Amino acid sequence: MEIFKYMETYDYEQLVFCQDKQSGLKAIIAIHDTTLGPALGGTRMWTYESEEAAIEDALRLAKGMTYKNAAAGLNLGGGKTVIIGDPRKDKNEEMFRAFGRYIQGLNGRYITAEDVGTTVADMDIIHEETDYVTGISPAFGSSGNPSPVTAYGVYRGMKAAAKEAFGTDSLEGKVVAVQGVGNVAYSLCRHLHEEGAQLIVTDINKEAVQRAVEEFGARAVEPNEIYSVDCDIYAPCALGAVINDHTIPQIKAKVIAGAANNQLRDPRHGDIIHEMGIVYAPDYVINAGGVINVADELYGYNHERAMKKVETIYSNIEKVIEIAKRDRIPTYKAADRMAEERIERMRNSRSQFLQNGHHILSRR
Ligand SMILES: NC(=O)c1ccc[n+]([C@@H]2O[C@H](COP(=O)([O-])OP(=O)(O)OC[C@H]3O[C@@H](n4cnc5c(N)ncnc54)[C@H](O)[C@@H]3O)[C@@H](O)[C@H]2O)c1
Ligand SMILES: CC(C)C[C@H](N)C(=O)O
Repeated sequence: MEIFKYMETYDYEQLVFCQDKQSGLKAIIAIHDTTLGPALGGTRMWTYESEEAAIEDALRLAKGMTYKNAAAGLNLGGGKTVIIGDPRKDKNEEMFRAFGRYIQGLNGRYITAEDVGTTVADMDIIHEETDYVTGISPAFGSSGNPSPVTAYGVYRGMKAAAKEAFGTDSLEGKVVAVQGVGNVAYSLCRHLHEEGAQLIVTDINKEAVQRAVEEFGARAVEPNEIYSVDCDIYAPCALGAVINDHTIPQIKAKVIAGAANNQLRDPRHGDIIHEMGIVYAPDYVINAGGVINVADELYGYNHERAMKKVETIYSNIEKVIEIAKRDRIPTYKAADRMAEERIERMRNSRSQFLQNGHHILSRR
């Protein structure tokens, strides 16, 4: 990968490599765009096949956060961190302390939170070194684990997409295929079950599957079977790139609406599902609940205010569908247009973010 060429093509601002020999920290912080404000995005810990794969993931996820934050109406730019390692084996306190010091060194250009492989407890350790971290324990006046709020936003966005496909936003009796039943999807399944949807679930973690079967009466299938099951809605809630040349021909769902980031392998896959008549709820619009919730900490966390903003995910999905129909484009392009237009409008009044994150965080 030619890193500078890639960064220039997609207009990234900064890529930071963090190494701490003693703790084993190997982290990559990618800051995509700070036009709207400091870059807020979670920290993923994952066992990457190669350093190149980790860099690519950090870059793709950071850009996704720029679009997510812009489309959600937040005054925040986009960034993300990946830590190379196995979250079940390689974590230690010194690692997150060291990482916290690197974040502090960025002086507010980047604010972190949870993502796959990191927890509230990890954020609390980071908080020992820096204020530029959200999603820390409620005991600190913070918002805690963002996953249930993300799930609620996905549930609301799924209803908006269902209204377009089925003429009603009721999910009662609808068959929803949920891929991955981790932190977000477990709460999502609960909302769906309470509304009377029928669930088909899969996960590489057998215990997670078993829990969904026992608590929500879900039917379990093998991970590679989830694409081809007979269902109304496919909800990707594991990792990205699951909508691709191999999976698309198998999909029977009329709606794709889930929590995973970067669901489309490439933009052209968004064109293909559009031509198939599938209503696709763009990932970064529907899964913005968590970031909306943690972002509220920057104003002194208020749950009611945060949830009111999370409710806008329903109307944002409606808006994206409306733009797509008006301009005869796929929904993923409509979402990009919505986000890019907001960034461009703001670019006229401010360019690069200069430190005021400390000022914001001091209100918390
Ligand atoms: N947590 C949040 O608030 C939040 C916010 C926005 C987006 N997201 C995105 O949503 C997705 C899920 O996040 P999470 O926090 O629930 O993570 P998680 O790690 O708790 O859950 C992911 C689940 O997917 C399973 N999985 C992994 N690979 C799989 C495969 N090939 N087939 C089936 N299952 C597989 C894992 O075993 C795990 O149970 C991620 O893409 C994340 O980036 C999360
Ligand atoms: C800021 C976090 C809540 C980010 C979250 N993991 C996301 O992808 O939106």
